[in-house]
Amino acid sequence: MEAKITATETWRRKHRLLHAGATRHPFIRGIRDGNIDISAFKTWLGQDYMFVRAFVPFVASVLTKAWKGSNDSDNDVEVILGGMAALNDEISWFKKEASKWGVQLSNIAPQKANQEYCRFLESLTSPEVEYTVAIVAFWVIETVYQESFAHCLEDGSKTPPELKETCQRWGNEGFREYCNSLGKIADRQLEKASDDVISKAEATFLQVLEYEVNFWNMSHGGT
Ligand SMILES: Cc1ncc(CN)c(N)n1
Repeated sequence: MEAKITATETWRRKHRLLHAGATRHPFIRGIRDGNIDISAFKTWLGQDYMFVRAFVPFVASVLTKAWKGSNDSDNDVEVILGGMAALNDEISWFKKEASKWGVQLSNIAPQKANQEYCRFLESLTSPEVEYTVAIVAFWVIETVYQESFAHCLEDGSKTPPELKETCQRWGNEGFREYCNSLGKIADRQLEKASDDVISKAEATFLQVLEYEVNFWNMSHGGT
C-alpha cells in the first residue's frame, strides 16, 4: 500500500520553487561551493543573532498554545521545550562565533528584512493565531535551516573548514529528527483542522519561505 502524502509534503511539492529558493539560496550555495564572501557570512551571523533573540518569545507562545490546545500536549510540549533548550545553546554559540569572527553583537542594528520577519513572528504570538498555524510556522522556520545547512555537508560539497561547525549546528542528524517531530505534530494538527485553518496555515507556510529568502538576500547584500 502506498503511504499517504501528508499536508506538509503536499505543500513542499506544490510550492517547490519557493521552497528551493529558501533552502538552496545563493548564500547557501556559496558556502557549499566554498566561494562565500566572508563579509556576507559575518552579516548573516550578526543579523541571525538578533533574529534568534526575537524567535525565543515566538517559541514560548507556541509552547503555551501546545499546552492549552493540543490533545497530545505532553508530547508536543516536550518537543517544543527541546527546541527552546536548543535555542539557549544557539544564543551562546552565536556569542562565541561572533567573537571568533570579530563581529560586535552589541553594535548591530537589525536590517529591514530582519525587522519585518521579527514583526511577523510577533504577530504570530497573538492568542488569536491557532496552534495549528503557529506550529506550521515553527516547523518550516526550523526546517529551512536544517535543509539549507545539511546541503552544505553533503558529499561533494566544498564547504570551508572554518564554516563546517556552523553547518553542523543545523545540518546534524539530531536537528533533522527534531524537525521531523515538528512536522509530525503539524500534520497531526492539520488532519483535524477546518478548511479555513488549513488555508491560513498554507499561507503562513508561504510567508515564512518568503521571509527566509529575504533574510538570505539581506546577508548577501540586499536590504
Ligand atoms: C532566519 C532564521 N530562520 C531559522 C533559524 C533556525 N532557528 C534561524 N536561526 N534563523
